Amino acid sequence: MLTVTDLKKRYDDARAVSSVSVTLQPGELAVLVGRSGAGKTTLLRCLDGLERPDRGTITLNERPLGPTDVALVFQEGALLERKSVLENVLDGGLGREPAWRELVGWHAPTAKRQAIERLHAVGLGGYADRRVGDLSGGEKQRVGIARALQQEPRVLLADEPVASLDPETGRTVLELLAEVVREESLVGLVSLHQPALARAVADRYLGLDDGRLVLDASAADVGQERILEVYDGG
Ligand SMILES: Nc1ncnc2c1ncn2[C@@H]1O[C@H](COP(=O)(O)OP(=O)(O)OP(=O)(O)O)[C@@H](O)[C@H]1O
Repeated sequence: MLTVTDLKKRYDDARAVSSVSVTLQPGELAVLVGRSGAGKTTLLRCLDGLERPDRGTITLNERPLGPTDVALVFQEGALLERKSVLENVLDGGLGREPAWRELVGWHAPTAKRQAIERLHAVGLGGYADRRVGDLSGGEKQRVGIARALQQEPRVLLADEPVASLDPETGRTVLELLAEVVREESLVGLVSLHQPALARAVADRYLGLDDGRLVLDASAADVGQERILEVYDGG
């Protein structure tokens, strides 16, 4: 269980996240909604440790959330285009391997086996040796997901992971994210701009407006109108 208590983050004179408290359960995909500037990215960055909150605590099963607990899937995958699919996935696990391995580019055989299994799990079996730069947007995002899973996180975050994809490809990628969250019992939190896609995969909705949490409800209990209201700011 991920527990955020009274989280606050300001940038100079801008209030980005204001007194957010929320509990997220493993095996559930929560979708973060809110208009542009509502604080979604800032909340995700605080959870990933990329930003230091001004106030508040973040715990996983009652212990402070650590950097190795969390993996973040970036909008464009943040992959190295010239490297192979397998190398990109293996890079996801580097945080858990000794630094010299990174320097000489040597990965443990077990890490390679796991990376190949993960590629199969995201529907990219047989893609290991392909150059990432030659893949489609949807395939790159699948590599991004496999790379995040290689970190063996307990918490999987994604900031607008399908923004650059067409709706159908975006939906397939999101369904994959939801599936890994459920199957691996991860805490999943994804920010999305498209209400229709959000509806297709959300177990739960969190809504931000001007940094405040204005919606926290199970997807079954919240109607489309309320979600559209939060997207519009409110
Ligand atoms: N590095 C920064 N320096 C100063 N202000 C920032 C910084 N990052 C975000 N902000 C401000 O904090 C507020 C929240 O921004 P944030 O990016 O978290 O919103 P968002 O909901 O993710 O928006 P979008 O949907 O457009 O990505 C905004 O007012 C933004 O201008």
